[in-house]
Amino acid sequence: MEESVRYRIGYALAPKKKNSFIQPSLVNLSRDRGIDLVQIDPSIPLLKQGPFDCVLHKLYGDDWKFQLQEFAIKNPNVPIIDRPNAIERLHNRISMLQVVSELEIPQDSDDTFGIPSQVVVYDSIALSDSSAVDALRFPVIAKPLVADGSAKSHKMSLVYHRAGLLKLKPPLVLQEFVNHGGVIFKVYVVGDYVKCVRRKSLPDVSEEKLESTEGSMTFSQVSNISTQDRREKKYYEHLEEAEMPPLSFVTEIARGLRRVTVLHLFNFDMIRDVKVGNHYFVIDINYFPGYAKMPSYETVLTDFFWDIVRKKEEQDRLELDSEIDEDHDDNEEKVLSTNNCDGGE
Ligand SMILES: O=P(O)(O)O[C@@H]1[C@@H](OP(=O)(O)O)[C@H](OP(=O)(O)O)[C@H](O)[C@H](OP(=O)(O)O)[C@H]1OP(=O)(O)O
Ligand SMILES: Nc1ncnc2c1ncn2[C@@H]1O[C@H](COP(=O)(O)OP(=O)(O)O)[C@@H](O)[C@H]1O
Ligand SMILES: [Mg+2]
Ligand SMILES: [Mg+2]
Repeated sequence: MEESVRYRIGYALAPKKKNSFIQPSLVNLSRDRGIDLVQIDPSIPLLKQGPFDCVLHKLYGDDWKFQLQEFAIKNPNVPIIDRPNAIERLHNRISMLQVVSELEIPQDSDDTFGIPSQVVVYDSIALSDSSAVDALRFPVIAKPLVADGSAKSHKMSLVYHRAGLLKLKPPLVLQEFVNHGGVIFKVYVVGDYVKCVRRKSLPDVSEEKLESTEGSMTFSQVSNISTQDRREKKYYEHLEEAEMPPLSFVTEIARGLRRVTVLHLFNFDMIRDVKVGNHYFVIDINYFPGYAKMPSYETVLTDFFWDIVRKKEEQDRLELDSEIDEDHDDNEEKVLSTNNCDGGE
């Protein structure tokens, strides 16, 4: 009996990411579809591992980047999900949100989007310099400029007044806090697939609260609350009351971001301005987020893997066909030139 074709997807992930993403349910479903998920050891040259039909990764550093480059030169048809240069654009909170302004989406529907007003601050002198900060309305969120996945890069402060800025450590981005009803929309993108979910966020800041509060409040990864908290009835009620943004609107932004970033795997955080009601702000874009928290992640990811490996197979076949055609043309040319010689005077 003929053996069915099997595909190999190599993955290079940090231990925490491997534990959350490479669940038996995903491995088994992919295996049933003919796709084997194979762990890559980053301490061994990538070229010595494989063969792979695709390389999936969320690792950083020059050594890893170099390994990917070498691999890509030798295996130009093997998709690398995703290209390090494309991912790096998300590692700086300014270049990350610049992609939103590069979107060419006509804003003529009922719902509109943009990014909050923000300024980048590189040193402590600029923090006390009024001109840099004057353009902003308080409260503001101070976010580390670098968004490289470290715990430090998620540590933020909600700053109520100018005085609260003085103890901050640049480089950072000061971004206007937008009241959004305490609900954030996380939009997961997996190739062409788009899924929007609601998550808990920071509560609104009233005028009274702003007037009566001094200094700042630090926080980290508010939307990543524990399962225990999720079971709390109050939390669910609050979340489920929030109206979802229209799927067509969210999908259009997702497709646009995919085109501009050239990324396949990311999510973005969106909040809705409570004052306006139909204006949204994109506040964060994350590479290869926690997909295991997305409903039916196994099916979505397996379908994505399948599309990738089948596209590669198609590409390999086209190249083989054109090589055969070229050989055929070469042979015909040789026959012709031999005939010409034979037919010479
Ligand atoms: O760990 P998880 O599953 O909560 O996923 C994190 C994401 O949570 P989310 O899926 O958006 O709820 C998380 O998203 P947020 O920063 O919470 O918006 C990041 O994508 C995080 O990656 P990194 O630390 O920025 O490199 C993600 O962390 P890693 O899993 O990549 O370490
Ligand atoms: N401009 C903003 N207005 C209101 N809330 C915000 C704003 N920016 C961030 N937040 C809140 O802070 C959280 C963390 O900010 P985010 O930029 O998403 O950083 P991270 O990369 O750590 O997820 C968001 O999930 C949201 O709850
Ligand atoms: Mg976020
Ligand atoms: Mg983030």
